[in-house]
Amino acid sequence: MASMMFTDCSSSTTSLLIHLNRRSSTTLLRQSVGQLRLRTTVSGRACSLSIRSADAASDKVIDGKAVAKTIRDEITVEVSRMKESIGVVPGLAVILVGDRKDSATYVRNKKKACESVGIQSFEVRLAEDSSEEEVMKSVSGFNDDPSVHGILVQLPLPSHMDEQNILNAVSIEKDVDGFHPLNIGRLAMRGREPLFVPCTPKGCIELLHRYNVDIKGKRAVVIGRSNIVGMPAALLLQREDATVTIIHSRTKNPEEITREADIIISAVGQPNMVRGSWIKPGAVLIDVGINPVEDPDAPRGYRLVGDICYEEASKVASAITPVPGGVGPMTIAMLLSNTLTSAKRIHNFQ
Ligand SMILES: NC(=O)C1=CN([C@@H]2O[C@H](COP(=O)(O)OP(=O)(O)OC[C@H]3O[C@@H](n4cnc5c(N)ncnc54)[C@H](OP(=O)(O)O)[C@@H]3O)[C@@H](O)[C@H]2O)C=CC1
Ligand SMILES: Nc1nc(=O)c2c([nH]1)NC[C@@H]1CN(c3ccc(C(=O)N[C@@H](CCC(=O)O)C(=O)O)cc3)C=[N+]21
Repeated sequence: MASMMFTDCSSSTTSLLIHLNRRSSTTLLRQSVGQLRLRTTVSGRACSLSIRSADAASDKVIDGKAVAKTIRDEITVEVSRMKESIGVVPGLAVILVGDRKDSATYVRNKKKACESVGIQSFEVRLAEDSSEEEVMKSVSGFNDDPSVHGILVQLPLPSHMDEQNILNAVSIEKDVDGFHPLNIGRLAMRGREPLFVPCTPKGCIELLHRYNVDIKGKRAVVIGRSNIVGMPAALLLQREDATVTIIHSRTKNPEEITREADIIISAVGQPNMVRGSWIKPGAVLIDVGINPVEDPDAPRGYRLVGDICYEEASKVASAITPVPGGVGPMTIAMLLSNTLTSAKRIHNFQ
């Protein structure tokens, strides 16, 4: 885990907040109300239970986990149709360098997801102190391997490696992450089509589509401008005819800009940065942020929160993705989808 933060978006909420001794009263409350949200404080000693009617809260949730499952089911059907028709099984290769725990978890989840839809997975693990040449060798091995249709180099790479060099080496036909500069360049140009669109931004737009959110002519704000999320998310929204503004770390008064937005995609990496007061009533919120915050009561000792203060924002927005269970599962579903698309293209299978 890169960093662990203590944070909380202190609530100026209209929902009923009850401060209580956690273990004694949770069960009782769970029995008496439809839906609870449990929020631990920084100290970990007390907690707040925010109680509201199940309908008001759940109506707004953009359920990425459920949509991802639907997409995986669609992919499963296509993978077996392809196997039966032409005897080809799509293959995804992942290269993991170093021993970051979060990266290892993502890679494990990707492998499980591949298995669940019938995609063959390949994996190379290299030590933190490996050389760039060793990574390059793995990349070119997979470039030449006909049973591999997608290659993913897990980021971040160790700092002694040149990320650009390595990403450039991935064959553009197998660039299922969509990080090759030629793919990004095509995404940015009118009238051009990339072979692959980066998975996380693609997953965000897919959620908007599947929840029938109008994008054309709307004001969209993307917070963050990274190569892997913010920048391609802004390009995609623009391709969908939104009017797009990008906020980054040097932007002054970001909250004034977000208050104008009909759609916000946040990819910052700052827990609970976007507060309820930043949001226009009725806006649609897509929270890409995955931030670990310490929680002694969680099984892993931490829990994940987004960039958006869910407690506050869900009261103002018309729809919002949760963390976890929002964009994360969609990223993996889009990776599987890109791998299937790649195998179909390589084998000219419709
Ligand atoms: N759900 C998913 O599938 C995925 C989730 N993530 C998560 O998304 C988040 C962002 O990831 P990533 O794009 O890789 O991160 P980066 O660190 O590469 O980029 C963060 C961006 O946020 C901007 N930023 C940082 N602080 C502020 C601030 N206070 N106000 C406004 N902008 C700010 C930075 O601005 P500047 O450019 O000026 O430095 C930068 O553009 C992380 O939490 C990550 O874990 C990432 C990938 C997939
Ligand atoms: N080459 C490359 N491609 C990536 O797409 C890529 C990467 N490198 N490096 C790291 C980021 C991060 N990322 C996530 C994927 C899934 C979840 C995910 O499934 N999250 C679950 C929670 C998982 C948990 O509980 O730990 C959720 O949000 O519900 C999160 C984050 C892909 N990334």
